[in-house]
Amino acid sequence: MVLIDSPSHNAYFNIASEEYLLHRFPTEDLFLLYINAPSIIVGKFQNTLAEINLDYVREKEIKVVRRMSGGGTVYHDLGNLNFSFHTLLGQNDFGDFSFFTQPVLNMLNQLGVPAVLEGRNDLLVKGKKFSGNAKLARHGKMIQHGTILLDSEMEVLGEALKVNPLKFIDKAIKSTRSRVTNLINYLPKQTTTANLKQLLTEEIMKNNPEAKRYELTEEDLQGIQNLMNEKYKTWEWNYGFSPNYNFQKAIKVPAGFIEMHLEVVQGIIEKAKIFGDFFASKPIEDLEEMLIGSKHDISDLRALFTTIDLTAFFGKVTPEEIFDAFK
Ligand SMILES: Nc1ncnc2c1ncn2[C@@H]1O[C@H](COP(=O)(O)OC(=O)CCCC[C@@H]2CCSS2)[C@@H](O)[C@H]1O
Repeated sequence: MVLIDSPSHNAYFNIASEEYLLHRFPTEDLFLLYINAPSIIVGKFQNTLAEINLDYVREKEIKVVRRMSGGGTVYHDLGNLNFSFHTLLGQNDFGDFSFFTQPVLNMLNQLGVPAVLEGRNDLLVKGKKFSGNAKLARHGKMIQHGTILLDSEMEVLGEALKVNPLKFIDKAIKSTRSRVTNLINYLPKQTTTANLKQLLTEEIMKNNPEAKRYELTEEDLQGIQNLMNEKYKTWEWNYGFSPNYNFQKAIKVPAGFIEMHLEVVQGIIEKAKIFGDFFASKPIEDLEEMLIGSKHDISDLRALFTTIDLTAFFGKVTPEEIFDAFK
């Protein structure tokens, strides 16, 4: 078994490294640890915009990254440790998560924390979740990875994942929102993610005495960076890959109300219908037409709106007021 401790806190990098390492070590078991700076990690089959509090995420500069595995959306920051097993496809793969979460439970139970596996993929302590897990099979290998909340900003976690589910109609996988807790509430206050890394690695080595540490080489770093630039940093993967959806939102503006209806395919607006009680000089159908082909993305709409006189459609409004109808 190969043991890797990521040298980076960049969520794009670490999520890309999971895919890179599948190809780099096609025939070996591997155990990877990483910690991301504030970020939201979305499941492969989810509608990103439906899972995040966009205004808050933009304001706090929280990275949003889609991962290769299915399941729901989680928040990461420097107080959250991620562990990932890459094993050869075989036994233990299609049942529950217990085989791979057992080392985490062993480590915590030895520290006196009454942590348990609950349902299929959550680790809980006293009824609250501190670890979410997901898995996937690819190229003859299995990835099973999970989070460990040690000392994360719970307020930020709550705000960043706070959404209005009524805006989106889609067939995407929805997250299962839970009550969460930090393990620091059950461990000595000075416990750090570095301590957890160390203890978890020791636990893994008990069962895999032949395990060897591996440091990513220049070539690995370059390979991961390439994959990150081609895929994991792109709007097309993080947003455009979302299942098709219909979006609806009504807002009040000084001139009256605006109700936005969008049909979005691979992140692109394919159809727009705008209702309202506004009086203006140009027919709203012209604006609906102009929206077609644009990304359902605030930066792109902002650029588009610099070329359009919105008051001709809505009377007295600012672009900011109109953006609100799109998010
Ligand atoms: N960091 C973290 N750890 C545990 N639980 C979390 C976390 N962030 C949010 N949540 C809670 O889980 C639900 C979503 O639960 P849900 O079950 O829908 O999704 C998951 O658990 C997915 C886990 C993916 C793990 C990967 C491992 C490496 S990269 S990400 C969310 O609404 C919150 O209530």
